[in-house]
Amino acid sequence: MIKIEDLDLVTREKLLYNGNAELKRGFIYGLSARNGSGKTTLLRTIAGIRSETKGSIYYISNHEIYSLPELKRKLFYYESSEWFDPNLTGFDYLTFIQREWSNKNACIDDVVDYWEMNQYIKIPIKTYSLGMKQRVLLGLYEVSGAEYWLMDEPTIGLDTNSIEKFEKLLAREKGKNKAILFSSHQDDRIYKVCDYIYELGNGSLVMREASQKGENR
Ligand SMILES: Nc1ncnc2c1ncn2[C@@H]1O[C@H](COP(=O)(O)OP(=O)(O)OP(=O)(O)O)[C@@H](O)[C@H]1O
Repeated sequence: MIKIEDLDLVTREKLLYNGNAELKRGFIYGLSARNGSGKTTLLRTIAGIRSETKGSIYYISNHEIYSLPELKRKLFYYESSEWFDPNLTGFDYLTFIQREWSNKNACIDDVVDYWEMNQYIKIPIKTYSLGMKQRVLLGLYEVSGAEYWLMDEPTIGLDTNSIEKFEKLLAREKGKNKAILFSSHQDDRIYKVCDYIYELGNGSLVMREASQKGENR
């Protein structure tokens, strides 16, 4: 599992004091907060692409403790479709991530079929709509094969059909013992797929069972 202890999050303002959290494999976690509360900042910090001066984030496996850099390739975070180079194709990204994450089990064709991307996956991303890019982004998580998925507003730009596919994907990956933490806007109905929800706000990070508010039913 990933464990977060006594973490402060500071940007222009202090977003979190002494935050504690755990991400266990086989569970889906939502991250809920008002705009500007620090969801993206927290995800970036867990992913290790920004650091904090106070607090620790580490990974425990078989009673051994590992630091975040050692977690490399076990975790996948691709924040936004804005990160894509518009001159490359979706297929370029899928093959690159599969290779870099050394996931020989991933079948890119299956991912392309699942997200109905056959018509466009080999043309440049600059021709894609937001929903088309977002489906590529979700496909990257699958081809990475990573155990821990951190996702920032994964349903952005998706139509109803794709949101249903996303829900099915989460259920499937949970069954494969993945740990998934994703953010969305507050009270989004997508939280119904979660086991637990972390609520970030007013400097604290509080976990509750998703069923407490009617989700996950
Ligand atoms: N690099 C930075 N430098 C200065 N301030 C930053 C930086 N990154 C984020 N912030 C500030 O930190 C706060 C939290 O930003 P963040 O993007 O994490 O919020 P969020 O909860 O993801 O927001 P949203 O729901 O709108 O996506 C905001 O006030 C933002 O302006």
